[in-house]
Amino acid sequence: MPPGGIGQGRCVRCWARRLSIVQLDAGSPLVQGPEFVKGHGTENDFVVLPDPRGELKLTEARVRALCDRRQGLGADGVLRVVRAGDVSDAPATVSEDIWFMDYRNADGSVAEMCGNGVRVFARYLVEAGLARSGEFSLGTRAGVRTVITHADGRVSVDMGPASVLGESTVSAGEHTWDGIAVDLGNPHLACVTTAELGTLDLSTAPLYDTGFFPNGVNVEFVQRKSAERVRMRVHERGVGETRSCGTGTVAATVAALREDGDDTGRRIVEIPGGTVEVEITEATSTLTGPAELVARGWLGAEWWQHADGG
Ligand SMILES: N[C@@H](CCC[C@H](N)C(=O)O)C(=O)O
Repeated sequence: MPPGGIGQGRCVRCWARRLSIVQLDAGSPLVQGPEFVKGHGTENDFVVLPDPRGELKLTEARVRALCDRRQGLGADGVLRVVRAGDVSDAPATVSEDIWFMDYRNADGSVAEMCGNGVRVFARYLVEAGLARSGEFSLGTRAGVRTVITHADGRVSVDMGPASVLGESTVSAGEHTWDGIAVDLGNPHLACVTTAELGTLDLSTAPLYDTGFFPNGVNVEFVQRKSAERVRMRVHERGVGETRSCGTGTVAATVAALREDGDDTGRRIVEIPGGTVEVEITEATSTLTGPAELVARGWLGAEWWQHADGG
């Protein structure tokens, strides 16, 4: 409210105009720090951090602070947009000048791949003018991924071969499920079940075989809905239950196809956050689904500094 109050001789529009030229003190929370974009793919949500010169110090503490849904922006993960040459653990197969998705889980851990993240990342590259819509490639820790952006906002990702590593089990509460271990750059255990998915308690991580999955695992629970459709819920490594997991939907499709006696085919996968399409061929797997950018802004410079414990 302007001094004197509305309707007491002050013009509200003049006051608003004055606000926009306010000089900010150095310690003000509104002093601009790094730019961010917020986006999601089937409600698996991400903070996108553009870092074209490879200057951002993205520590575990900063990732956790950004993803905090009460004190930060809130997200399942962070996607730093950086040239592969500026990422010390980028695979040698990714050329240095390519845009690289530096993905981090909400708990600050690094993961090799994120299927929903790649779609959001691709959409960001196009909207920011860093890539032309249509087909292009980008880098991930699982290697180069080719994407196609569609006019309706969906993005298709060539996810590479979905490699079946064997079988394992997982348990939650009294129940134990058999599952198929699938590698999509990151590890998955996809368990087909007839149990009503809504009754599963995924508030804590299911117990898995740490000998089989020494680096942790993403666990999918998959229910056949029809010949073409499955439902899935997921507990993600480094995050908890999420509304969707792109790599998880590919693993779920592999498991569902096997249940029907097939190694290849297509499935529509319904997750709590929406619907995606997955195709498995002998050579590769393809994930198609929506990617939305919802906001752009700047982190407070001081908040960013404190988020690193500074
Ligand atoms: N939500 C992602 C997977 C993100 C990484 C995963 N939590 C892991 O640690 O492997 C997806 O859409 O694939």
